[in-house]
Amino acid sequence: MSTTTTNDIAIEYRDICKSYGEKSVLEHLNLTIPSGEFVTMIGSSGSGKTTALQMVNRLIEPTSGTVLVDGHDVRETDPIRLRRNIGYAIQGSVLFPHMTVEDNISYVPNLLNKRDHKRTRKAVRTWMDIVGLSCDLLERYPSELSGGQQQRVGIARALAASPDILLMDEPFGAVDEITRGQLQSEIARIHRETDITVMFVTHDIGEALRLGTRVLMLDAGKVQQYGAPEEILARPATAFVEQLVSRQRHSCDLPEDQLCACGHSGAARAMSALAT
Ligand SMILES: Nc1ncnc2c1ncn2[C@@H]1O[C@H](COP(=O)(O)OP(=O)(O)OP(=O)(O)O)[C@@H](O)[C@H]1O
Repeated sequence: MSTTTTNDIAIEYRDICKSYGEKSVLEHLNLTIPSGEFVTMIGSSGSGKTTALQMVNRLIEPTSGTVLVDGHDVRETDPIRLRRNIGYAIQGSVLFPHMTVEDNISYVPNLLNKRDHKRTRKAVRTWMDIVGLSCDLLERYPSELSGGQQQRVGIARALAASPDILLMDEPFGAVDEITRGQLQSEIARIHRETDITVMFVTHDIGEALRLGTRVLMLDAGKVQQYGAPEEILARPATAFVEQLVSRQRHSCDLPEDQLCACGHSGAARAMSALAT
């Protein structure tokens, strides 16, 4: 295995290109994600967000370039081993329909802790609590849960193996506004309380700016900007970013003269509006 990066870098994309047939989807993507960051990814539809995300757990292979996880080239890591250390949550329910909530959440921990089922049972209850689910639901099947409950079980399952990295692809896209707000708060808290590295795809600029410690803006397979939310609000690097951000400013209802053309004060006001 190659170990060319420091341990402080959780994920690195080195000159990644991806094409499907003639269609180029990612062009020379270079990106470094330090451990413990919460990177939100936003961009136009078809800009390559899911493609980039799924290269981390090898659901998609690049056409050229290298993805490193914890300093190791993912191509040289056994995919099953790699995925056990990377939680993956996507929009809608991806639960095993024939398994109870408890069996769904304990599936990977049971593989890892073959002998210690008692420890796993305890861990499952802790994760239910963390994602805001009552233990009364443990014996239910996914079809007996609401969409929001299914989504929470999916997140508990992604987290239950205590992964170092959590990949989330529009995880809150299919739930109502209130549940979405609750799930956003919960994932932000989990991130604050653990040293997990999160990559989170969203179409919602407010969500991207609110949750991300860094925001990655993609358009047509190219990075438009990668930086802290305050920086993106204060200094949009391209017309594409400016357009996305100005929509957010309008939804925060901030007067134009207090916005980021004049620098930080507008950005700070937009951030505080997002936090409320
Ligand atoms: N297996 C595939 N075969 C051919 N084309 C594909 C395949 N997977 C994705 N694409 C195309 O690659 C482009 C990027 O897809 P991707 O899902 O990464 O974009 P995205 O930014 O996540 O999009 P969205 O925001 O709409 O979910 C799209 O044009 C898509 O149609």
